[in-house]
Amino acid sequence: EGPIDSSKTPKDIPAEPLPLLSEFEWSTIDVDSKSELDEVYELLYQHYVEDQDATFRFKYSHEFFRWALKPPGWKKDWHVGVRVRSSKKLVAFIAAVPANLKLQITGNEIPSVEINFLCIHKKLRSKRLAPVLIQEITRRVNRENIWQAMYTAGIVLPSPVTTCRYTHRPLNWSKLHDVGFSHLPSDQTKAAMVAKYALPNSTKTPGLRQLEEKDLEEVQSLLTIFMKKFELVQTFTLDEMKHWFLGGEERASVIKSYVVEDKNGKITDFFSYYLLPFTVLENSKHDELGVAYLYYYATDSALGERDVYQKRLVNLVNDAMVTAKEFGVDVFNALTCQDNSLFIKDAKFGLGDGMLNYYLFNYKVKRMSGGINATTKEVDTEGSGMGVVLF
Ligand SMILES: Cc1c(C(=O)c2nccn2C)oc2cccc(OCCCNCc3cccnc3)c12
Repeated sequence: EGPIDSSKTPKDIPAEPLPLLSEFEWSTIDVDSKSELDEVYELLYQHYVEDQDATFRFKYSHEFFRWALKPPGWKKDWHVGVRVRSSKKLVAFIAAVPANLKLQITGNEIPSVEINFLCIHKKLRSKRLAPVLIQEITRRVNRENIWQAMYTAGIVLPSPVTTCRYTHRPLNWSKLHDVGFSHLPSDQTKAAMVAKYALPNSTKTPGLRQLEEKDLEEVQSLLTIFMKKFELVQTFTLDEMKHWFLGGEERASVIKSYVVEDKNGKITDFFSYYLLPFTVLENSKHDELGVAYLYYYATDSALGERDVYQKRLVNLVNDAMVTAKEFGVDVFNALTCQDNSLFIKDAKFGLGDGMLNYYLFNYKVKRMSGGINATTKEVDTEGSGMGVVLF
């Protein structure tokens, strides 16, 4: 394992942006500007692909973008837009945010960025703009002496580090059925499906409460110990813990984090999820779908008996979903990364048809498990090697 090309330094990198077709111009986006965020929202709302049958569109909020795009160490220069020179219309976007990755096997820390939100106006597809956007953001990141990047994509590109599968746990089955996301099996009644997915109104784990700033150091060490079981992980400074799990200075409401405090005042478990609703297109009964995505979690039960650990995970994710109901979540999403494959079945997650490939740019690493059987694509209950959760 290791960097593929480690020969360059920032001064070898051009100071000027890459050439663009003359009708376009580069435009760095100021995410602190409401009007510029509106433009990014509009572009992604109309042209960001995630759902094949175009029934749903991500319903970003300004708060979501500020949370996702402004973690500690963020750079304005890494929020890259392309405008039509004449009309100034925003027609493409790509973003990078700093992330510390670590290969557990070698202990190698990999200062990286996570690339996200690559979006090109539908009318400008197959103009070879995507490679130019990727090369330009690479240039801007290299100028800051960072040479590795992680990104995910539904499409298969050369050598994914791993492949994970979408899974979904209905919280409001009848609404998911109304919008055409969940289907009624021929041998079931609607009442039976609603009953199958019913959850208690209150959480079960004693000592469960929302994460507070005073918990951050303890959660940081719980998370660090827990993540030793994965091959590729993200490490967090305290500032990054505060941003990603408490929503940073503005306490973004898109991230929800909880801890379990035992009777001796010790934090034994932690979980988090982020909220990113969908707009439902062309539906008479509903125009929005509440969606939660499982984010990072940790439990000290991972060090003990496997079946105790597995039951703990099921209880934690069930409690996570009970808390998510109060935020209007209709479906709770998880990938098969981390040890999610240990709870997916018992917590009644269904396998989706979406697959997510993880890629590492300029770093050679052997392929790792994505929590699914490579041939059957079924969930394998051995967990995965992928400890990193990208949005
Ligand atoms: C997307 C997504 C969906 C859906 O498309 C979906 N769920 C319910 C109905 N639908 C149509 O289901 C998932 C399950 C696991 C992980 C996921 O996504 C993992 C990657 C997250 N990308 C979301 C994102 C975050 C930040 C910026 N842009 C996109 C998803």
